[in-house]
Amino acid sequence: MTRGQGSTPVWALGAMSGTSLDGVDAAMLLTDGERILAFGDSTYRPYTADETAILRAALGRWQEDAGLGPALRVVQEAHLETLSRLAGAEVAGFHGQTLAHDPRGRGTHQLGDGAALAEALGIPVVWDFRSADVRLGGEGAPLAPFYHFACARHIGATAPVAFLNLGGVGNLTWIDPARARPEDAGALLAFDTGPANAPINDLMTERRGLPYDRGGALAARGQVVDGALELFLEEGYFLKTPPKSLDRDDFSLMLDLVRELDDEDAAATMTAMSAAAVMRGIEHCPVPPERILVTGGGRHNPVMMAMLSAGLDCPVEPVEAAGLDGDMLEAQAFAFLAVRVMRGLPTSCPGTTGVRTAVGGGEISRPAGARRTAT
Ligand SMILES: Nc1ncnc2c1ncn2[C@@H]1O[C@H](COP(=O)(O)OP(=O)(O)OP(=O)(O)O)[C@@H](O)[C@H]1O
Ligand SMILES: CC(=O)N[C@H]1[C@@H]2OC[C@@H](O2)[C@@H](O)[C@@H]1O[C@H](C)C(=O)O
Repeated sequence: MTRGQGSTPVWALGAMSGTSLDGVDAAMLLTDGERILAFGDSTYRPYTADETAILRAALGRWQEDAGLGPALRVVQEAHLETLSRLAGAEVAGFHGQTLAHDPRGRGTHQLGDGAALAEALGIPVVWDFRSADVRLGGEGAPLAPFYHFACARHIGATAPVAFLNLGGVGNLTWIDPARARPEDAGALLAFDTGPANAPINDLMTERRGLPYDRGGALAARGQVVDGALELFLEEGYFLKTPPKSLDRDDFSLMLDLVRELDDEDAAATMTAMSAAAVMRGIEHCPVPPERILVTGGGRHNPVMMAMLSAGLDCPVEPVEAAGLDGDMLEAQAFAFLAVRVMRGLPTSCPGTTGVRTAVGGGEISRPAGARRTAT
């Protein structure tokens, strides 16, 4: 699978463990790095409560920091177990666990050892997808947009559409599917919209001892408190023009803004804040999208989805409405990006991360005995 070999599709495996720290998603994809040819099997392995606690304690730590051994063991064992369930891939894309993200400062840190994973799996592993982009002046995130572009083409979109991921953090990709390639000028605009579920999860843990507001049940019983919402929207992040990206806990202020509210009103107001951040984000799109396809866990929250539908002028639907799998889209994205890296194709561009020119991130590690010249 080298640059000169044309566009023969390969089965690739992708793994993602997001900012919610809930577990590892893994999915197979048949792709040439430009088109989606087929979706394959997928699997999910939740982190145990102990594993999540170990990872949570490591948040904010950098590559050079001491004491990362236990967290690294969690990431390696969970990924090996998850990826080993899916056989037949020629290459794997391994995102790793983001512990810290400060692209204008110390950089970005996805915990994980792709070389060790390549040895254990016996196939090449592409990893450390974000560092090269950050080194070249980009945000290093979001990276799913190149895959969103392929998804838009795959579903036959002809007018601009947007993909919205409501994970721990929210991110939006606006796509003009008429452009030939994702790196072409005007094809993509992408950025993190703001917090999505992470602060709501923190509220639920703090006040109710629960991991998240299942079905938006608590928020549904509360009232949105206007003053708090307005203060939230004054945050400088919303005034910045994209591309822009966030760390998981950049919006810890959200919890402070609802500190005096009862649990129901706090949940409703935080859910409205996450939705309002998306609405602000949509204002940055070059032209309004024809539809917004929602991926990530937030699409299961009917309160958040209703707030988005009420506040936006186009249909807001789960990606399943277009035949895609919203639980596995990010894992598929890293399978897709792995093939792009193997083929020497770019994975980010000025419209997605603000990097000066299109760049291919990602390090390739091959298992011993299978080493060839990297492309
Ligand atoms: N049924 C549900 N009702 C309400 N919220 C839900 C539901 N299912 C999932 N969620 C929310 O979605 C979150 C998980 O979303 P997801 O798996 O997309 O996050 P992630 O991939 O870890 O984050 P990121 O994309 O920021 O890296 C949960 O922590 C929870 O807040
Ligand atoms: C630094 C980092 O891990 N960022 C994640 C996070 O989770 C959502 C949002 O913030 C997005 O920017 C990114 O993940 C997705 C997969 C991306 O890169 O497209």
